Amino acid sequence: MIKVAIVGYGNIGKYAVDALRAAPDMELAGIVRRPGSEAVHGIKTVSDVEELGHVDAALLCTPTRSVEETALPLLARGINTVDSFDIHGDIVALRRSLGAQAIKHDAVSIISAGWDPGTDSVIRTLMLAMAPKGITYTNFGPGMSMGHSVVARSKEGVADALSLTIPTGSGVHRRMVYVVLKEGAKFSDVEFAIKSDSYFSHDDTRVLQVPDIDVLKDMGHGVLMERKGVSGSTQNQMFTFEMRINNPALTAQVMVASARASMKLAAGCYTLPEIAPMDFLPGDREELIAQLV
Ligand SMILES: NC(=O)C1=CN([C@@H]2O[C@H](COP(=O)(O)OP(=O)(O)OC[C@H]3O[C@@H](n4cnc5c(N)ncnc54)[C@H](OP(=O)(O)O)[C@@H]3O)[C@@H](O)[C@H]2O)C=CC1
Ligand SMILES: N[C@@H](CCCC(=O)C(=O)O)C(=O)O
Repeated sequence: MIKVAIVGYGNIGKYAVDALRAAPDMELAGIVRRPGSEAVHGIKTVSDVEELGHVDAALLCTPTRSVEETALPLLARGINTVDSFDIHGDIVALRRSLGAQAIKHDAVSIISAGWDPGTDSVIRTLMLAMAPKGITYTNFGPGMSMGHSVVARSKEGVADALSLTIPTGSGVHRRMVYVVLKEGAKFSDVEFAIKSDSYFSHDDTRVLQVPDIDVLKDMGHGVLMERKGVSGSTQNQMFTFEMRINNPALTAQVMVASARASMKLAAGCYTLPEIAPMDFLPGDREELIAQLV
């Protein structure tokens, strides 16, 4: 059995427990939480992964901006790491950093193992192979972006936040950010902090103050990817991929599958398009080929 630790018991972390329990070849070693966080009922809860004994892989269900600092010490212990880092422009740099550490300590790091970046990245890669010339539009939502909501929540003066992604067509999005303010916080300061953050600054972002987030929260999301292009000299090849999902549940499932894949890879750092799809699956390779190919 593959022994897996969950680091961070937030939205993704909670769904990761569910996905791990459903995996036939994995065992939840425990949950690593920040000091001062309460124990999770029925699951070994620690503040340092060392307290869990042997761990093969750790799912980093932490904020994207804390992934690198969280992954480096785990890789130094020879523990494989899986994260859902989603700052697209920084993925190459993260891959270099965690790749050097993984190789140094004979470990594997799989980064950006969510759905976007993640499984959508695999599909975009295949669409490009199928029609090398052309344009792909990735249209998210409407739905809750966990990453954008995490960033909005992190701003000073914000008690809670929800960021909805609204597709406006051809890969362009509007961000609708709902915030509950802490006592004494100034809305204009919060609005400026959110709109100037690089998660939001490139999009049409609207910030609205509300009394309560829970009454608005629906962690559903989705994507519509469309490519129109050319195979060889044949024009007008059109591909569509669409899904409507529970965002954290799918992210957690992809991370669990990636932990499985990490046990089959040579030391280093990988994004999902670099990994053989069958590495994500349990079971005998030839049986999978007979079933899927
Ligand atoms: N690639 C993709 O497709 C996707 C990527 N994501 C990424 O997943 C990340 C996590 O999302 P989500 O689970 O909703 O986030 P949450 O805020 O719900 O959970 C994050 C957890 O990490 C722990 N943590 C560690 N350090 C910090 C810190 N500095 N500040 C706050 N929490 C910290 C906390 O757990 P504890 O209290 O137990 O320590 C916290 O509950 C997002 O940043 C997002 O970018 C999400 C969805 C899809
Ligand atoms: N990384 C996203 C998942 C993809 C959707 C997205 O990027 C968006 O809604 O902006 C998230 O954190 O929820």
